[in-house]
Amino acid sequence: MLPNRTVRETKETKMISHLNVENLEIRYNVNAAEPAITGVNLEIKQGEFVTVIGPSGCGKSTLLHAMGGMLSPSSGGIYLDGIEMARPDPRQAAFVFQDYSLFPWKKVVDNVAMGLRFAGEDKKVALEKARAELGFVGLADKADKYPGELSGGMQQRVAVARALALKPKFLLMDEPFGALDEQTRRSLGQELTQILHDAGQSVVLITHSLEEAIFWADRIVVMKAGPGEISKEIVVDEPWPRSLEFMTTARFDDLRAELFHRIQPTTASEAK
Ligand SMILES: Nc1ncnc2c1ncn2[C@@H]1O[C@H](COP(=O)(O)OP(=O)(O)OP(=O)(O)O)[C@@H](O)[C@H]1O
Repeated sequence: MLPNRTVRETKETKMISHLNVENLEIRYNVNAAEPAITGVNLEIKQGEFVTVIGPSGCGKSTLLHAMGGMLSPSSGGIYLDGIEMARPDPRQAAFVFQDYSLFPWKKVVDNVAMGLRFAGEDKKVALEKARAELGFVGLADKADKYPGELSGGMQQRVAVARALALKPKFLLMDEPFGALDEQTRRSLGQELTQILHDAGQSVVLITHSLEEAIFWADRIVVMKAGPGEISKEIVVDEPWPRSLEFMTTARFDDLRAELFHRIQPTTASEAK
């Protein structure tokens, strides 16, 4: 699938990082009848893949933005290795969004180098690292193209390379494949899970797709609305690397059925 991909060395994990969400509540408006999310407790450790799924408006993006230091807690807090995440820091937690957020007038390599430049990296070093990161996601030969010359799936890989270039402890992905067709979404998902596992990368992925929520997860966090809370955590103990065949197994079907019922707001299982 990615014949020319260069494999980055697995991160040294002298100390395993932990991202802790503690009794988190976020209110966008002090006069609102209920908070966007409340009572959220979650621990994610380095190297873990966690997916978040739930009905529209249950607070998935709110939770992710708070985890990346983009929203201030109304109460509770987010802690990375015990230190409060008070502001965004892409070296700690980097975002990948659905719309790629690439600058069309800049070459692919310059898009990837940009975050490094903002972080104070020397231009030559930033460009070298950007090319290495593009090799890592299988796009070495696209470095001097413009984003508009690439497919949607490739553009999203560029966005991932840009986020990874800063070597973040946690990669926070908000519905990153929502704009892609189903087949691309699946194959890119399989490629990226392998790439990110090779790197020992920790990932939090928000998705509306039941398949993606299962395929990407060591652990699935199910949320419910009104107000947004975690209703269930489900461990997916399928070994890595995972092939698309996993999606054809009875275990996968069982998980899909469980998730389907849990994210229907009116089902009895949701309340358990
Ligand atoms: N900037 C904002 N100002 C005020 N309220 C907001 C803001 N952003 C989100 N909300 C509200 O917070 C709640 C949670 O929204 P959020 O976008 O986190 O949910 P979500 O689960 O990610 O939704 P979706 O799946 O539709 O993207 C919703 O009631 C939403 O209207």
